[in-house]
Amino acid sequence: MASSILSDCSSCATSRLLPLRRALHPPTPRFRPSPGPAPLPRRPLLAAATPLPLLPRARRMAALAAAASSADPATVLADASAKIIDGKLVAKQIREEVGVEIARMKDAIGVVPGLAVILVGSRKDSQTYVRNKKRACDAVGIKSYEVNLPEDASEYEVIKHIATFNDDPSVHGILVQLPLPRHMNDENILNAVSIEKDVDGFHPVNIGRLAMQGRDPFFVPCTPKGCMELLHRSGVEIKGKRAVVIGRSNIVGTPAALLLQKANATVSIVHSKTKNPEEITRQADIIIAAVGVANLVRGSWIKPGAAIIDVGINPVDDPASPRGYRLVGDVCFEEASKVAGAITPVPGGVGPMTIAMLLSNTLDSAKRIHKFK
Ligand SMILES: Nc1nc2c(c(=O)[nH]1)N[C@@H](CN(C=O)c1ccc(C(=O)N[C@@H](CCC(=O)O)C(=O)O)cc1)CN2
Repeated sequence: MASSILSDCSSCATSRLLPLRRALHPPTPRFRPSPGPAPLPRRPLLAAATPLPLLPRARRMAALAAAASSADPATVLADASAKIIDGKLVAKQIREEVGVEIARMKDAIGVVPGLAVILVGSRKDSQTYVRNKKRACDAVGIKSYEVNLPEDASEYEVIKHIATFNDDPSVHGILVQLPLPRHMNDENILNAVSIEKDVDGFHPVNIGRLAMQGRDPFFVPCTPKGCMELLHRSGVEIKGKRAVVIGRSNIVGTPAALLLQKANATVSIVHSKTKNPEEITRQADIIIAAVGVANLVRGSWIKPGAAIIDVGINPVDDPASPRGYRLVGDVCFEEASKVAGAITPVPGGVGPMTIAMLLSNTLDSAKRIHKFK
């Protein structure tokens, strides 16, 4: 690996825009490199980005990829190889820990946590996630409740089910699988979930509390919570470090930045209007990439030794794969793993943590409601 010269990260312009991206990230990645002249490169090892004019999205992404792939081969050839943060393994450990706690609570007070999941429509990916959530609940001893509504269900119907679960004492966590059909207003629906059962942490009050000094939310959204857990369990120091979050979605980028700030990092958010995203990212000791653009972050964007958490799950065409596509992250793993100190793979990085954190939030909710320590 370390001696490979060619990078296979030129696929961001060809990544398939499968619907999962709409759920995790803003619908249209709009990274826009500065139209002005590029600043002088200040990095000894890496090539400067080519200044790019304003382009339509697809051409912009292709141009970004091409600019990044012109990085000095020294980046690609570097001997260093990052520690791989194994999200599958950490998620398994967390599921086991949650299972032990649930058994302890059941023995002590006879209560098992309950999780209600509402799925609207018949998207294959959402059905898979909901099925996996149910299996994960079964494995740790959480009782799960499922409501499946047709694509053309009304907002009122969804809210009615939420209200029933809000009032049900055997349910400690409620989530609505995203994305919702286009005719529904996410905000109305997410606002209907009781903040004390909002195990996804998407209610504006929970996000607001996360943003405030001296306040804590009832729940932290599962994916960003999983990112932090991976950093903690991998021994990455956060306090006093520079962190960059790429992407500012409500469910990943924004809460991830707030969490890093709460953990005393100095945080920058790189988004579609950021000038010189590469230069800002290169200053980071910690990078959380959650933008939904395959292989956007190249080796030349990374400070040597940085810790990288890659939230992207982007399908790219791959005729050699049985599914006809494979999943890649927002970070070019092949290049980044030669520069970074630690990195999560895709798949098998942040993804499995999302469901593990959901179980952990559901357990916390039941403990809080039943005042069980
Ligand atoms: N209400 C919610 N909706 C959605 C959330 C969420 O947290 N709450 N997140 C995503 C979907 N999601 C869980 O719901 C989820 C996504 C990905 C994974 C995962 O384990 N991914 C694997 C790859 C899976 C594959 O091979 O296809 C990985 O990265 O290793 C789990 C859960 C949007 N909706």
